[in-house]
Amino acid sequence: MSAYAVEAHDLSLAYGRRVIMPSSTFALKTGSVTVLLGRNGIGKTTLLRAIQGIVRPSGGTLSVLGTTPAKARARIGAMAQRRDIAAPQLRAFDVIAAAWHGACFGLPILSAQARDAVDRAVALAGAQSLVSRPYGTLSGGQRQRVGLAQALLGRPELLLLDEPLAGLDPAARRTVLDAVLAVREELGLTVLLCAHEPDMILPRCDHALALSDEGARLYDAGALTPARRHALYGRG
Ligand SMILES: Nc1ncnc2c1ncn2[C@@H]1O[C@H](COP(=O)(O)OP(=O)(O)OP(=O)(O)O)[C@@H](O)[C@H]1O
Repeated sequence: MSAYAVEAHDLSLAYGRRVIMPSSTFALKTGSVTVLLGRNGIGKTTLLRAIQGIVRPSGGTLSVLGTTPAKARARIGAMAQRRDIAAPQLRAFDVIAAAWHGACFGLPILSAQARDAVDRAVALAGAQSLVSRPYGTLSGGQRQRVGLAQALLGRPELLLLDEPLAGLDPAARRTVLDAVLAVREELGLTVLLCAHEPDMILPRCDHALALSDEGARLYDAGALTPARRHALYGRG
C-alpha cells in the first residue's frame, strides 16, 4: 500500500483555457482525514473530480492510490454535492442498491452478494433505520447518510465527500461527521471532504487542504487558525 492516497506534483486544473487551480504540490497520507476548504467557485469540486479521473489535469501529475486516477476509480467512494434524485418514491435501499451496478435507476435484481454488500454499507453508514423509507421523505441529514452508504459500496480505500454537512443543523452535522469518522476508524480508509463551515470539522481531522488563487496548500488542521483562514478565503 502506498504511503500516500493522493499525490499531486505541480498539478494544475483548467476548463479549456480557464485555469481553475494553478500549479500545486501536496500529498494526502493514507488513512488521514483532510478537509478541503476554499471560497465558492475556487475549484474544490473540480479537484475532487480530478481525483476521480473525471477531469484531466492540465499540467503536472496526479497519482491516486498508487496509480492513475482512472485506474483508481473503482477503489474510490464519492458522494456528490446534490442529494436530490429523479425518483423520490424509491426506497432508500433501492437508491443505494442502484449504485451497485453504476446504473442510476436500473433497479437490477440483486444477487445475494450485492444484497450483502448493500447491507454492509448501510450498517457502516448507520442508515439501517432509513432503508425501507421512500427517499423523498428523508431529511437532509438522513439523505447524507444514504449518500454515505452509497459511497461505501464496494469498500473503497479513498472516500471523497463533497459538502456532506451542507444545509444541516449542528446536531445533524455532528451525526453525519460521527458516521464518517467511525467508518474511517473501522475501514482505515483515507477521507477528503469539502466544507464551508470548518469549525466543527477542523478539530476532528488531520489536515486542511486550502484552495486559494495561489493554488492548493496543505496545513496541519490545528495550524489553520481563523486569522489564516480569513486571509486565505475571507472567512474566519
Ligand atoms: N464543466 C465545467 N466547465 C467549465 N467551467 C466549470 C465547469 N464546472 C465548474 N466550472 C467552473 O469552475 C470553477 C470551479 O468550480 P467548482 O465547482 O470546482 O468550485 P467549488 O469550489 O466546488 O465551488 P462551490 O463552493 O460553490 O461548490 C467555477 O468558476 C465554475 O463555474
